Amino acid sequence: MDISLWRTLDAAANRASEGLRVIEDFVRYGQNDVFLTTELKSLRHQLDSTLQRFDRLQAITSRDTFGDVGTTVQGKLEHARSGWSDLLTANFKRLQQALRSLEEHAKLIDGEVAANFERARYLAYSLEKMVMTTVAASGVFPEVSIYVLTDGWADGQLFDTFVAQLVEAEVEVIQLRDKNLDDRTLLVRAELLRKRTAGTTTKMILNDRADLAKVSGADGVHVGQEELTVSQARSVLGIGKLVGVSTHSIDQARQAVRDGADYIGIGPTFPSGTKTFDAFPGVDLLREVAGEITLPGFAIGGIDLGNVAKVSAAGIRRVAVSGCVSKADDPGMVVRQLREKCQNM
Ligand SMILES: Cc1ncc(COP(=O)(O)OP(=O)(O)O)c(N)n1
Ligand SMILES: Cc1ncsc1CCOP(=O)(O)O
Ligand SMILES: [Mg+2]
Repeated sequence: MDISLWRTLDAAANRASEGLRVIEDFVRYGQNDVFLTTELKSLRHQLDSTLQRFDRLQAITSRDTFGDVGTTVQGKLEHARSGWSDLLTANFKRLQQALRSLEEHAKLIDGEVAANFERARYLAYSLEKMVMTTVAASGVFPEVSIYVLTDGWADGQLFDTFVAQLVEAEVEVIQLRDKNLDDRTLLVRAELLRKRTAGTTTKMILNDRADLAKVSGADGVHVGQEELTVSQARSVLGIGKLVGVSTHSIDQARQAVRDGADYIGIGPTFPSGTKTFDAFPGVDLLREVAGEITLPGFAIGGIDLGNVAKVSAAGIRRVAVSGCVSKADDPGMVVRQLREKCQNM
């Protein structure tokens, strides 16, 4: 084989491994994300085993760092990164470009190896989506966040009064979840909610209905395991909107990260007065998710002031509640007390 081909493969292999390491270090030490670290590690191992099909010694022998014209040709911004997003993007690009170079050059030697590099490149694209979404979403939902689900109440006035109290208490998220109202009435409630939350820090989410979320200008939609997928919901809503998904097992939580969800609901945690369930993954699931996933996760199901300490003790300090707030004489006070209890863990 031509020495220049060895030299190219050696340089591209180093570039791919280095880019991958930078990203892995970021999610491992910067984010403490076990799941993303594991996914990146598995790409690294896949890459290593493909590279082993080449004779490493031949590649290293062909190396000529001082004779590399590229070492003196540097982009203006090579030594500057404006933030984590820039840093990650630059290294994902480095990784993907190096994989493409490996793939194209490997075609001259071994089609099977070239196909392996192609698979690695596709994996790198989906890892980019997972890492970027997870890190961005962590900035959208504060580490302690209270998320309230509400139905449309008996009339618009009652609904508006309730929502106004939550916004006043600076609740992080309000989800409109009403399975009984007709679409037009639901949309009128959604518009009331939009008016109350516009220009505040409270995000507005619609349950199930990506179409109504779009029409009402909501910040996002929440979907369940049997409803629209994350990518279908996103294609209805458009970019820049939030898509949350319910998870009832660690595998579903991992899949939500792979799908690029902005947050997950985790539960049901305790028996709920709002919805009935046959099974409860409970605090064990919360602990499991908290141990490996940093995509924002909201514990849900039967949470109130009396048991929220068990949720925070499991490592989850974002909670989604309905009954304990909607039945309270002072909903805003309950929101503040829930927040305080999560903060004090
Ligand atoms: C934040 C949050 N988590 C979970 C759910 C439940 O969604 P789903 O499983 O689709 O059930 P329904 O709410 O549609 O009955 C949720 N709504 N919000
Ligand atoms: C919609 C939903 N999904 C899981 S639990 C739940 C209801 C949460 O309400 P509550 O806090 O009253 O149990
Ligand atoms: Mg649903």
